[in-house]
Amino acid sequence: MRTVQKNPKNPTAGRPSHSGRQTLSLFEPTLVKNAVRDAFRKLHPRLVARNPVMFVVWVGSLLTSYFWVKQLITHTGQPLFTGQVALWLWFTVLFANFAEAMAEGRGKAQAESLRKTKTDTLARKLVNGKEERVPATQLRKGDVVVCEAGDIIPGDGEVIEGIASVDESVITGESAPVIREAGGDRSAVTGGTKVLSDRIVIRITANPGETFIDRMIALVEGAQRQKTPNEIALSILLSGLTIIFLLVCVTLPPFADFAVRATQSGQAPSVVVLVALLVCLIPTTIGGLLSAIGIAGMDRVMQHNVLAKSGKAVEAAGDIDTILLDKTGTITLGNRQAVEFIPLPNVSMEELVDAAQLSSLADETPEGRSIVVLAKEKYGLRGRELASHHAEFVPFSAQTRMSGIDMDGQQIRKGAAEAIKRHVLSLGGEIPCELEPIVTNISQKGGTPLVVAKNERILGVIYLKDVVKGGIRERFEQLRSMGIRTVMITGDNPLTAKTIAEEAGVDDFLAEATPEMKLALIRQEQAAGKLVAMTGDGTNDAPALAQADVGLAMNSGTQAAKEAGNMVDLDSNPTKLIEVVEIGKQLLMTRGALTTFSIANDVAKYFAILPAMFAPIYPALNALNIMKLTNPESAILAAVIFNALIIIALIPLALRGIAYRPLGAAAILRRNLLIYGLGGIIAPFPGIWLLDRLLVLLHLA
Ligand SMILES: Nc1ncnc2c1ncn2[C@@H]1O[C@H](COP(=O)(O)OP(=O)(O)OP(=O)(O)O)[C@@H](O)[C@H]1O
Ligand SMILES: [K+]
Ligand SMILES: [Mg+2]
Repeated sequence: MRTVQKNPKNPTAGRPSHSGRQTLSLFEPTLVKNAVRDAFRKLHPRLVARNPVMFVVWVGSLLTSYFWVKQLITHTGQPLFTGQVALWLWFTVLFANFAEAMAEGRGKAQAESLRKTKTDTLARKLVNGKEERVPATQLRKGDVVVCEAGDIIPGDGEVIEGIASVDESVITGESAPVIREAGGDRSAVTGGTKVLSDRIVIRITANPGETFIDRMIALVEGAQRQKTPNEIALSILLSGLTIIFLLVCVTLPPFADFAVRATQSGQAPSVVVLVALLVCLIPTTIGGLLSAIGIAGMDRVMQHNVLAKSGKAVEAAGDIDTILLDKTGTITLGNRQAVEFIPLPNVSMEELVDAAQLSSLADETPEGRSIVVLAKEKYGLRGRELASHHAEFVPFSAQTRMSGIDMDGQQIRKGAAEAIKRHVLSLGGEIPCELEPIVTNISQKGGTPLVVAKNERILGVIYLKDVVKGGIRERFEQLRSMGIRTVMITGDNPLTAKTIAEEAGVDDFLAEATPEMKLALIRQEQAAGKLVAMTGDGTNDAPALAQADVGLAMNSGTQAAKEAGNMVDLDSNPTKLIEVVEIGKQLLMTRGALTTFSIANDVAKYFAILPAMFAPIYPALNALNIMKLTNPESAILAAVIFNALIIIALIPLALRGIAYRPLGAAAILRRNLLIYGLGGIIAPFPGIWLLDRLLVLLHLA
């Protein structure tokens, strides 16, 4: 399993391309070709109507086109001018469509390559203990199949027996094999991936057509894309601005008529000029790029091998205040292994090891298996046939924090110290005073002590060792500089938790946490107005993953966890959340910056068009013609052309997102206002001036 981020310094660096999955450059020729075609397809009124700002431009294009044809037929007016206005208004809509199509194109290309991974395989279905060959497409939820080295896993499922290494490169693009095993938090397997070694038994969890790859295709294709609440709010604002400017333009002619009569000079502006003015005033830049920005944000998340189930989740990631991470597997490497048995003074090593092993024989968790292995390797104890005994296995649960076995009238239990103590006391036993120092010692080393008891007698302790991941400290520091608080939650005891928390450098921790406590902690933070993100992989994480504003589930995790989260990390790297947060912030910043730019750059067009419209009536208004534009037609055309071209010019920025640096929110706002606000006001002046000269030079105005 790839647990350490390969490139923590530059999380936005492109991924290398792998078999099955490809990384496309921003303006890949095939993408551009498809997007141009789609831009025309999106001219359909039903599709344009979803974007109020662009819909106004679309109506304006129709209207000016009508006047152009009319002028051509009747030989009246200025068809050269009207025709050019119409053309550039159509371009404005097409450019906006192109931006959206470009953003969507990458997802579609990805979906295409995913479809290719869906091959028809024959599944080895288990029916009454016998193997039957059935096509994978006929498997249903609940069916049980066997997979051995070389087999393609026929459907999504959960490993219920065994352990195997699996090649998941078709979905993750990562060629290093991963371990999938029964019982633990790494039990989920995905259809289409390949078993490389050993043998596993899988219970199918998805019907054909509802598999992970099916849903992944639907997601990346954007079939389920809905506007996020932020996008809706911004659209309403933009629509409001559009309506205001529409009213301004509609009420202009009566004023102009009055002025013409009063001054006996000039003439009232034509409909074509009014439409041009309207389009220049309404926020077309952000209106045209808004949906592309959102889609590109989701796509960037996908480039990091994270599937976001909604754009809302990506946006929420940008505003996160608190991140909750579990200890085992997220902050530590996660293969908690038994390394030592420590008997209490009057207990023999044999008795402790024997009990530890018995309690673990049917324990399918990685911890349980490691105990059986240690007992066998170090103390020569073999696994035993339990069938001859009246044995009943008690599986581990996060609630009880214990597991064990009832056999031959004996209750053997192992588990967290507090849990075993409570259990022993309830049976009328005593807690030997020698226990505490052993437990404390292991905990202070960051290990997990598992106490073993036979009936009401405590026998000793198993030392489970786990190691803090390399580089994790730096990642938490990075989060701190973004103003995000990190909290480690663990089912482990407070002392172990404290040791690991200090070593890893998290801000806070919660120990002996049950699933309910995780959920309560998230609700408490949310009640205080905080946005909470959480990573997890276990079934016991599912409620918390569902409650969190951003729930990043590991692809290796259980089915329940993957269902509950609103993102799935295909690489199963919990620290990926940091990159997702960065992408979310980048998305919000890009949208904010381009909105600022859009509204600011409309100011200059005001200075271009208003003098052109009214100077013939009030020559004094020529003082406003600060760009010294040649004539009214060249001025209006230059403004309309600039208005269209700026959309094209900003597509790369919308798709790539503006560069993100971990600064405080206020500093970022100040910086962006300066660049995009001031830049937006200034940039159009030389642009429009240049276009004016060009139009005159080419005899177009
Ligand atoms: N197989 C097992 N049998 C008995 N007890 C166990 C077993 N696995 C873990 N425990 C005990 O139960 C406690 C809680 O385990 P659990 O897996 O719920 O922790 P968690 O909530 O996943 O926290 P984290 O994974 O962050 O350490 C562990 O600290 C350990 O003491
Ligand atoms: K505009
Ligand atoms: Mg766990």
